[in-house]
Amino acid sequence: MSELTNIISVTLREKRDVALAVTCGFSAGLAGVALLASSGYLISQAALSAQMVTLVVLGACLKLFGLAAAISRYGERLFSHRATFTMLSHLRSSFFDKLAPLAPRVFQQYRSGDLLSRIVGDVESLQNFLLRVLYPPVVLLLVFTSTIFFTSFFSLSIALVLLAGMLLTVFIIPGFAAWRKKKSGSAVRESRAMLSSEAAEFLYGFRDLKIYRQAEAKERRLGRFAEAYEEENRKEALRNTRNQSVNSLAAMLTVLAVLALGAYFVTTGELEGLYLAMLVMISLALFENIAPMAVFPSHSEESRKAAVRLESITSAPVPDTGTGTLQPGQHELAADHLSYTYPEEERPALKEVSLRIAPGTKTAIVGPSGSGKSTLLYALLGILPPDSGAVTIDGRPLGSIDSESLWRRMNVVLQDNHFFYGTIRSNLLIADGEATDAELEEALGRVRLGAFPLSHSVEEKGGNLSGGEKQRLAIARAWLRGGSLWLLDEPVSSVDAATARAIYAELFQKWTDDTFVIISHDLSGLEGMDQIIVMDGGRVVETGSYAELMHAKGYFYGLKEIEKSVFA
Ligand SMILES: Nc1ncnc2c1ncn2[C@@H]1O[C@H](COP(=O)(O)OP(=O)(O)OP(=O)(O)O)[C@@H](O)[C@H]1O
Repeated sequence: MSELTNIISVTLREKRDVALAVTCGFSAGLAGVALLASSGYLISQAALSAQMVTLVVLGACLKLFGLAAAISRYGERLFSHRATFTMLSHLRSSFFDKLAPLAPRVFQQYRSGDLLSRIVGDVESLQNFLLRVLYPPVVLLLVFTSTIFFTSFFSLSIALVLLAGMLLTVFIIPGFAAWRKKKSGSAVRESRAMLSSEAAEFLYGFRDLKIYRQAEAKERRLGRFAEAYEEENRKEALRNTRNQSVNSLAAMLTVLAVLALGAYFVTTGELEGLYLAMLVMISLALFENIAPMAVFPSHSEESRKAAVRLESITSAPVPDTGTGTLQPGQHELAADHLSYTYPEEERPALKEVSLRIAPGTKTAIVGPSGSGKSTLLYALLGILPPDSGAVTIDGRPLGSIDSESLWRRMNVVLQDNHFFYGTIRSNLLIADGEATDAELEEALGRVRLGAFPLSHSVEEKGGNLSGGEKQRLAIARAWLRGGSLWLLDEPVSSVDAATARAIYAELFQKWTDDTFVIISHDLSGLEGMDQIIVMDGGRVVETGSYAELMHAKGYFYGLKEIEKSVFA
């Protein structure tokens, strides 16, 4: 139950609706019992005494109870569903609040389909928590105890039979079924997550699967996951039906026991015959209410699992986020003995990296593929908290600054930029929602994308743009951002050399005072950089200006020589 503590506290935030739902559920259950009780009594009265006044009063009671039952049931549905939907919206927002500081690390730990299945499916399945787990036993307990109390005035033995029936159908049978379900470990959620992960991979990788002729095999695999999911659902439905049958059987046996015992007491004179039909009708009406308990075991276990799966994502320690702000202007960025190893990896991606990027300078970070350049950039951005060492900005630890404030000063282009389904305009406006069309067009022109109208449609992930166009659109987005610290990871690697040079020229001419950190494979055109940091195997192996590095004839010089011989 401890896994559900958070869900219970979120649910109980809607105290008023939950209390109203329970009250209405209670009065609907009671009115239903009273309706059948008075009809049973009416039948007996009609058969045994047939006094006109009594019959008229009972007839009126029937109408009254019928109306009360219908209104209360409506109120119960209204308030319980309203509480559920509000609870779901609280749950989603509190989940996203917890998830946001964990990104992007969380994306490395979970497959996207699995994450989606948790965010959508597990949150969605918790809608049953209030409706089918928390609230039915409470309402049933209230209806049963009140009715048993009423029955005890006519026959204590019959009241005890009803009590035994209640214990059996509300607690013992559903509790046992829930315990068995927990032990057997049904896997509906897990199989849904697997199916979702496989489907996401199939869709994302469809083109490559086709090229490598693996689409059919992957499709068959997807089919197997779909079948497994279906099978789990089928088993679940079977279990629910079985629970329902066992519970209904116990209820019917209780009603029969009430009838038999009542009839016996009538013969012994312990019970007036006038009340027999009423007591039987009461027990029938009472046990009609237990239907929701058939699905209690599956929903209680599924809610518990959903809560555990959600909790497993958000229980990771949240990196400290500072509250400090960063004022506009130029900033000095520095790293001091940074080391970082990706989760589940043995080899460190960064080893004791130290560097200093002076305000208003241009720095290039170069090195062979896999040498740790992008990882260093993530650390400088504060996305990856280093295992040891520190990143500082103007001498202040990055962690002490509010990330929103930090990123407002940064214009970032990563290797893998996301483009949203929409238009060029909507994709540019995420950088500056206030920008006018003229400003957007200017940014497009600077990155040599002037031929694209702002209304040009952009498919999901920029599917209808070339690699170079996507990179240029990302630079245009950074252009509009208005920060003074540019962090660019291979921003023009897919752009032809002439256009790439023209874009760099635009950037350096327009933003002369800004600080640039550019990761590049391309060793040409670095003469104008103030500093070149050379990385290899996660370490900084050389630092200096172009002239200094060429003069030192070290690692960088070696790379230039290789480049020369390759293109010679
Ligand atoms: N998400 C990740 N999980 C585990 N290991 C990773 C992850 N991302 C990168 N690595 C590893 O960390 C090392 C450094 O990677 P990084 O992307 O920083 O190199 P890079 O110099 O930017 O490479 P490239 O020039 O090819 O982009 C590599 O060995 C890589 O395999």
